[in-house]
Order: sequence, then structure tokens, then C-alpha cells
Amino acid sequence: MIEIDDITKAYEGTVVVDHVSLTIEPRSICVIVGTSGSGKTTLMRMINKLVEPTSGHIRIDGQDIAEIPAYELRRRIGYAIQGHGLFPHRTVGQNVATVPKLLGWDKKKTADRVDELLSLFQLDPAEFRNRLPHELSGGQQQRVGVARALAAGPNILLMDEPYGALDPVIRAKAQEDLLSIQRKFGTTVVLVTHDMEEAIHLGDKIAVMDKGKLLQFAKPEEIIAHPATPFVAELIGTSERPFRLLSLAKVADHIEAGEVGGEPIEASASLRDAYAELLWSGRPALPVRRDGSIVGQVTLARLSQLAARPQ
Ligand SMILES: Nc1ncnc2c1ncn2[C@@H]1O[C@H](COP(=O)(O)OP(=O)(O)OP(=O)(O)O)[C@@H](O)[C@H]1O
Repeated sequence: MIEIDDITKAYEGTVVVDHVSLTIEPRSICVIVGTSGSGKTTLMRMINKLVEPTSGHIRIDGQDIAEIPAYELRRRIGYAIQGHGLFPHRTVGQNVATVPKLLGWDKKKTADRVDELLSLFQLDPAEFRNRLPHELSGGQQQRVGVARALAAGPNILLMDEPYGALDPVIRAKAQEDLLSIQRKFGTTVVLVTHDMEEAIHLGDKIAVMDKGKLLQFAKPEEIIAHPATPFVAELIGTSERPFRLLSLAKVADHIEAGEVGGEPIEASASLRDAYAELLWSGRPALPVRRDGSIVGQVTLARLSQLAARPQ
């Protein structure tokens, strides 16, 4: 658990993070969202002491980080940034091995871990471990950056706009990878983005920042349905609200009995994808497929109800 307790950061009298308090539950993803310069990165960097707070406290699993040396904290907390930050003259394998090496892991354990992580990120170790970062695509470099951050199995992973530079297809893939890896390892993730779509997709909870202040800290459903201020509502985009609500749930959770013809949709698809397909194909219902079999239908009528403002 990460407890941020009344934290403030000022640079020469200018307050950039202003009395922020929030508690991030273990094994959850907290996304910090807000406009440029709102203090997102500064807030996150206080968690691994890259920035020292002016006042306030941060506790990790009950321990005040003021009592933990910065180097120790940074070995315990993974950190991945936009543009990956890989060492350009070190191979992919050496990059991923950075923290295990600092921790004095033996060669075999380190090499096994590097290969495990590269495989996990769908980078064939034999093909990629000896390449230099510039011999990789942007998306591959980003994956190596996240693999490096996870190398020593940290409980906490901080990510600063990790997918900002990726094209939409690679970005969606990287987000799915993050979700599955987070579930696999149970990592607590704090991710900074200015993209509300990304925040809603990834966040168990979303922290909305503006001018150094925390405006709202809540589940995506709550932020969409009950934005705390007009600024939060604007950030969500009023015309986007129904679609954002639908993007939070899966077809699997809203299957109705009944048979209907035509091209099916997968149960794992989001309701938003189902809604788009219903509108695009002009059908009132789609058959739903799970593990290759048709298991029911999803209907336009039901999705229209689900997209309406929650009471
Ligand atoms: N080392 C520093 N010295 C002085 N001011 C700083 C320093 N670091 C950040 N700031 C200022 O603090 C404010 C918040 O910066 P921060 O990087 O936290 O914002 P952000 O929300 O992450 O923005 P972006 O989305 O553009 O990265 C900005 O006005 C920035 O200019």
C-alpha cells in the first residue's frame, strides 16, 4: 500500500503539488491524469524520491520513505518512462539486467530472469538479448524499458507516460501486456498519462490533477458518472461519457439468451466494441461467441440502457 499524506512540493515558492493525499491499494493500478504541468510527474517522482517533498509524508506498507535510503527505494520500485530511457551502448540483455546486477544476483539467475522477461514481452531472447536499443523498433524499446523496470520483481512499478510515443495499435497491445503482467505478478502500478481513454482503460482508480491539486480520486465509473468539478467533466469529454461507460465492461457480462444470425462478436470484446459493431452493421443484436461456440446474444436495447447516465 502506498499512502500519500498531505504532500506538497514547491520550487522557489511556486507550489506545483499542493497538499495531495491519496492511498493506493496493493495490487491495483492507479492512473494519475491531468493537463500538462498539473504536477503528475512531480507527484509520482516523490514516491521513489527522485523529487523530495517540501512537506508531507509518503508511506509504503506503513514505512515512511523518509527513513529509506533513496538507492534502496529505487531498487525496490520499478520505473519506466516515455522514450524508454534505455542505455544506448548496452545490449537489451544488459539493460534488463541492470537492477539484478546492482543487487548482486549471480549470472545464471540474472540470465534466466532476462530471458523470462523478454519472452513475457514477446521478444525472442535468442534474437533480441544481444541487440542494441537502436536496433529495435520504438514499441520494442518500450517493452524492454518496462521489462527492465520489472527485472528484480518490484512490488511497485511507476510509469511516466509509458505509451505516449507509440502508435495506437502498438499502444493498445502494450496496454494489454501491462494488464496481464500486472495480474500475473500482482504489482502495484502508478501510471501517469494525459490520456483519459488510457486512464479509464487501465485504472482501478484515477487521480485527476489540476494546477497541483488533486480534484478527484475515484473509480473510473464514479469519475464518469459523477465528476467532482467542471474541469473533471471537461477532461472526460461530455459527448464521450456513454462510450466511456461502455468501454469499462465486457460483452461476457451482458449476454442474453436468444438466437440471432450473422457474424458473431467475441465474449471478451468490450461493450463499446459491441455497440460500434451493432451500429455499423445496422443489426439490433449480435450472436456472442466464447471458445468457438455461440453462447447467446448482446442487444442494442440492453447496451443503450447501460450507456445511460447512472442514477
Ligand atoms: N525541477 C524543477 N524546477 C522548477 N520547476 C519545476 C521542476 N520540475 C517541474 N517543475 C514545474 O512543476 C510543474 C509541474 O510539473 P510536472 O512535470 O509535475 O507536470 P506534469 O503534470 O507531469 O506535466 P506533463 O504532462 O507536461 O509532463 C510545472 O509547471 C513544471 O514547470
